[in-house]
Amino acid sequence: MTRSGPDRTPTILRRIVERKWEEIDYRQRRQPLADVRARATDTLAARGFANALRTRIEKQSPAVIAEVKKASPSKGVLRDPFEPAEIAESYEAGGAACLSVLTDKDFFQGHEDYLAAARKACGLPVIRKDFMVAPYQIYESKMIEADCILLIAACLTRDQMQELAGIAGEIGLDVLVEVHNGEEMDDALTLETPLVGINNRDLHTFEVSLDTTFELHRRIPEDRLTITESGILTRDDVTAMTEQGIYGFLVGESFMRAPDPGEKLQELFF
Ligand SMILES: O=C(O)c1ccccc1NCC(=O)[C@H](O)[C@H](O)COP(=O)(O)O
Repeated sequence: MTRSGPDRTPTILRRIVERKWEEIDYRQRRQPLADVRARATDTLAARGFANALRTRIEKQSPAVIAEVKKASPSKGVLRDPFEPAEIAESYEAGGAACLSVLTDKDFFQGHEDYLAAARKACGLPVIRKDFMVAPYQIYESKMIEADCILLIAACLTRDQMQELAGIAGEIGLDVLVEVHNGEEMDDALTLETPLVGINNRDLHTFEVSLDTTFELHRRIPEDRLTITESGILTRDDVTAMTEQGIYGFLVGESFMRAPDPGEKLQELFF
C-alpha cells in the first residue's frame, strides 16, 4: 500500500500520520503482520456498531457515540485522573449507543489497553479512534477487540479507503468514514459503509462550526446514517441537529470535562 496520502491532508494530520508510520514499522518488527492477522481472525465476533446506531436513528432517537479521550491536540488534557472502565460504565448507564476510545498515544494520550478496559466494563460496541493508514492497523484493531474502525478521508485517498474498508469488511469490523468537506464526501460515498461522520472541526484552524454538518448532511443518501462529530456542547446544539433530521452524534469534550460523563450525556440528550 502506498504511503503517500492525498494533497488535501491538513498539517496536523500529516504530522500524526508520519508518526503513525513510524509506530507501524516498529510494531511490525515486534509482531509480524501474519501473526496479527491470525490473531485477528481468532477473536470473538464483533458487537454490531452500525446496528446499535441504526436501531436508534430509525426510531428518531439520539444515537450517541460517547468518546473516551484523555487529551487532544486542540484542547490539551481534558480529564485527569482518567479511568476508562469507570467512564464506560457511566456512559452505558447514561444511555450511550456506542463508545469511541482513543488509542493514539502521542497526540491524544490514548492506549489500546484503554479500549480493552472500556469494552470489558460494558456491553456497548466500541470504535477504535485512531489514524488508520495501513492494513496492519485494521487487523490489529480486530485483535484488540474493537468493533469498528475510523477512516478519515482527509488523510486517505479514495483507493486507500477502499482497500482498508475492504479488509475491515472481510474480518467483520464496521467502518465509520469521516469527512470535513465536499471533496472528501465524494470519496467517502464510494465506500459501502452506512456510517458517514461529518466532522465540524476544521483541522487547518481547529475552529468548530456546526454549519459543516448542516451543509454536508444534505449530500448523504437516505440509506446512510449521518453522524455529526465534534463541538456538540449544549442541548441547543442537539436540538439544532435533530430538527434537521440528524440523530447520530459523536461527543467527547463536553462529557470528558464533566464530573460524571454519563450524567452529562443524559442531561444533553434525554
Ligand atoms: O480534536 C482535535 O484536536 C483533533 C486534532 C486532530 C485530529 C483529530 C482531532 N479530534 C478528533 C475528533 O474528531 C474528536 O475527538 C471527536 O469528534 C469528538 O469531538 P469533541 O466532542 O469536540 O471532543
